[in-house]
Amino acid sequence: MGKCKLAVCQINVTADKRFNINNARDVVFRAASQGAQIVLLPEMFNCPYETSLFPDYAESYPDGETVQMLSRVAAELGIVLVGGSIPERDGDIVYNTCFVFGQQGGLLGRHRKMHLFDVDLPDLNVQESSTLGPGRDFTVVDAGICKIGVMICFDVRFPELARLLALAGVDMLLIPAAFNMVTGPAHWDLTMRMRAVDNQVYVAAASPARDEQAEYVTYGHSMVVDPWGTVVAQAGTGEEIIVAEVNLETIREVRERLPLLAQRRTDLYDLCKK
Ligand SMILES: NC(=O)CC(=O)C(=O)O
Repeated sequence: MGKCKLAVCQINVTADKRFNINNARDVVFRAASQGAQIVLLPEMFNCPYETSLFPDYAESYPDGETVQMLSRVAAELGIVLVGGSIPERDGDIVYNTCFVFGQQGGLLGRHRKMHLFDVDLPDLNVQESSTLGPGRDFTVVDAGICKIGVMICFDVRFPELARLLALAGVDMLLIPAAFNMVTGPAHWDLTMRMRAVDNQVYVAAASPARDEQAEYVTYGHSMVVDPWGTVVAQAGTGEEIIVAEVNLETIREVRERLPLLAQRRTDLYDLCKK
């Protein structure tokens, strides 16, 4: 069973797309210089998190400048780069998409946010579906040393998705995310830790750094949680790289001692389908 180093990059996001792309590249270089073999970026790292802006910042695969940068940097550094998310245009539809590139710069996976963040809360109204389309596919990436399941932000609130990815054999759930000042203090740690405990996998979530002047103020506090639910690394609110060791032996040990996945009563759950 192997070990690897995972870096989670909490980065500043501005209205200047070029600045965001260059800044992300520089931060990924810094993360790799700390020994990271897998690097995770935040949700909407090249674009302010404002639904009305997504179509203007959107780009297509493979020609878009952001995806080109991600592919080049992954190859140059020989890392697996889980490229946060960006607005991706495909025909008439814009998706909230995470591109994952491998050590040679090839595309290993593409996750389009499945559950769009449409909520009306006190002090927070967001309707992602006003400018985005939902993804339809589960994303499991074979990163060589481990298997990665990708979810984007609101996806993490749907335990069914994390469970399906765990049953597909992923060792870690990597989550570009952008919780806010309403939901973050209440649910960020709780949700990330629960998905780790439920499924006995590592969970890592990357947020943009907090910008108090932004229209949508992100929570920050990017984190890595181990399969026992322990927070092994956590950022504050500013730009920061956190690095954690992922040990696949820890997954095996936790599952052996507390065999949750093996003790599921699927015979009964099947009866509940009607
Ligand atoms: N931004 C999101 O997609 C989700 C979020 O902020 C939350 O679930 O809270």
